[in-house]
Amino acid sequence: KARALSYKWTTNSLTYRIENYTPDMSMAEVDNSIEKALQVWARVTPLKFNRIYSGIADIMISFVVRDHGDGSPFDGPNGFLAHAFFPGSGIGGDAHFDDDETFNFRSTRGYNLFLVATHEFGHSLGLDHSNVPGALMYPTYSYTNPDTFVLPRDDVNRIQALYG
Ligand SMILES: O=C1CC=C(NS(=O)(=O)c2ccc(-c3ccccc3)cc2)CC1=O
Ligand SMILES: [Ca+2]
Ligand SMILES: [Zn+2]
Ligand SMILES: [Zn+2]
Repeated sequence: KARALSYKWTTNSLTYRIENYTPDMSMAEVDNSIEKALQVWARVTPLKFNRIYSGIADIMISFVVRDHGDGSPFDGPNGFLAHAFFPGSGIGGDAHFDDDETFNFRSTRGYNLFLVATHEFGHSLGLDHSNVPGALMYPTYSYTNPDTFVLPRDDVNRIQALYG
């Protein structure tokens, strides 16, 4: 794992690994959703993300259900959708998605994986929730067309305050 202060990574080059897949979508759709979600943040910071296929990445991405060994068990369908850990060693930076949810690539059925992942990666990079309605880091999910998604100003300002 890269070195981190308690609230941000101290390197601009981070690794990520997709440990497993959800049956809701094709592997290519999951890969694409994750890549696009990381690019949202890479575009407005000096951060670079490199995918690895084995070993320990800074951002380990997995689809899990119920108790999965980190003291924050998921809760079945609905309720919590995902969570991610702030920068740091061990579980720091990792993002877990509740596989009892239905994630999708472009439909409005269930939750859009790209949007949820972009939100969670905000946490993986050190962002807390925003109190600005409409911000991506606002605590409640709201559907936005992924093809026309633009990172809201509040999120840009806050991530650039960390890594600008
Ligand atoms: O920090 C936390 C802890 C609790 C959470 N609740 S959640 O899993 O139901 C969740 C809610 C909203 C989102 C979300 C918000 C904005 C855009 C996309 C997803 C993601 C997960 C999500 C989260 O990231
Ligand atoms: Ca759930
Ligand atoms: Zn977890
Ligand atoms: Zn959140």
